[in-house]
Amino acid sequence: MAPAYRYNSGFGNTFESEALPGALPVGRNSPQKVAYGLYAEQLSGTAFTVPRHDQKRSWLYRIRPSVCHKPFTRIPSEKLVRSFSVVSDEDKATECASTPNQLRWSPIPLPAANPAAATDRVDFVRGMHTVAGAGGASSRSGIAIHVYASNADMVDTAFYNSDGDFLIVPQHGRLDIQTEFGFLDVAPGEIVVIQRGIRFSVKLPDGPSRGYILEIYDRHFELPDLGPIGANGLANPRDFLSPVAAYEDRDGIEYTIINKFQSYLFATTQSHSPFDIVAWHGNYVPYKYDLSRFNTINTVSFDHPDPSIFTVLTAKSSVPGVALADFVIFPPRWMVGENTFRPPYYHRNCMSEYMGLISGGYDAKQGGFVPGGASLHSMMTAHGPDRATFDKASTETLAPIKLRPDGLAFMFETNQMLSVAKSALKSDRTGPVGEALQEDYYLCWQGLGKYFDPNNINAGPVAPKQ
Ligand SMILES: O=C(O)Cc1cc(O)ccc1O
Ligand SMILES: [Fe+2]
Repeated sequence: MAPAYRYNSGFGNTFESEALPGALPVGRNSPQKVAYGLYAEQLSGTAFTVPRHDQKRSWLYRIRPSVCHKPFTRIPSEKLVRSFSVVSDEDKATECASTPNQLRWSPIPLPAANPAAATDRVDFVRGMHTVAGAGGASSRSGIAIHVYASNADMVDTAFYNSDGDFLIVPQHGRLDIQTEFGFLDVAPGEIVVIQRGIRFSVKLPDGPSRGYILEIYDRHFELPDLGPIGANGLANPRDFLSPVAAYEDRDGIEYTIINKFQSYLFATTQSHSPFDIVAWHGNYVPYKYDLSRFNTINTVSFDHPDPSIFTVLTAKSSVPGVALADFVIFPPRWMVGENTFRPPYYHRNCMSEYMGLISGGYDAKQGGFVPGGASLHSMMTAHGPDRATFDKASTETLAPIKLRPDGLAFMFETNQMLSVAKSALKSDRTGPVGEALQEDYYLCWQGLGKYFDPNNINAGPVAPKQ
């Protein structure tokens, strides 16, 4: 069936959707016989007994229940980190390393378009590389950060993640995602959240594709509280879009289901498409969001507000006000602060900050942080503007400016202390992410001038002569 990009709008809503009239049972979830000879199946995204406002579940009315598949067997998954515990950096078996260093990566290369050989075909699942993480799926604690670079459609193959929820940030190339709930078309500048257990298959209509993934091993993403901002602002609920039911009735085929389970990949086959849901209702549903809809709030007086003002989505930890992971963006915006050092301040944080760049540039760096690249400033790791940015921002005339109309950076900010995949570092396991590591990153701060002069209250950088 051709993609039907139609959406329901709203964040966290209970939706109902049917691709055939009367397919949804009325007034009950499990009638003795479901219309059209369908099976009923519940997909639970939270424990049965969580408080009502946390409940996430959907009822699916499908041609066959999901259980009709052969046993899973392990398939290669060496690009996905299983354990973030660092027993010993020297231990060859340890997948991760501990490092307090500031890290920055150039973009990983996109695989070639139109690969002929099967071995050169990298679909969305094969294209994922773990960069960093903490905790683990088994204990439902922590997060993982992955990047992907892919050049091939998933053909008669679906994927689901038992380990947690994915927040996917495409940076290059659209993703045409078929999910059990219907189709989602996600372009760079948009994000998509696909929760634990939901089966999906990714096609690349623009060819090779690259992006970032934040995986949370516990809870689900929520909209942040708005506090004194009031009832509107930041990401507004109506701009979140969920698919409508769209099923395919395909039998007598070999369909592969890949499952990420404790960060191993497992595969099985079944003789029909898993995208056979004719109707569904519930609130455990994937969604997408166009980041250009973000209602950006910033200072209109002075000082640089903390970046929490740009939070799009948050996954709570058990400590009130502390996020397991925040998804924060730095969108184009007016900068008007008076007598203010306008770029991000120099900073040491009790949270870890992984940043990526979707397009344009970022106001803390004049160079080196480029679209598709990334940086990691871990817990209490000092960071901030490079020298060129400091000198310029300390001396320029402060007129109102529209900051980088084409710029879109983001941050995954987490309360977790992250370990970095050895494959993302220069090590005995270096992979494409490690190849892209900028080992000279620290140099961008080395030249910061000393301006202190106890005899001159006006000491400081001076504007370069024009
Ligand atoms: O660039 C960073 O490090 C992220 C960041 C942005 C900002 O506006 C303020 C603080 C901060 O850590
Ligand atoms: Fe920071």
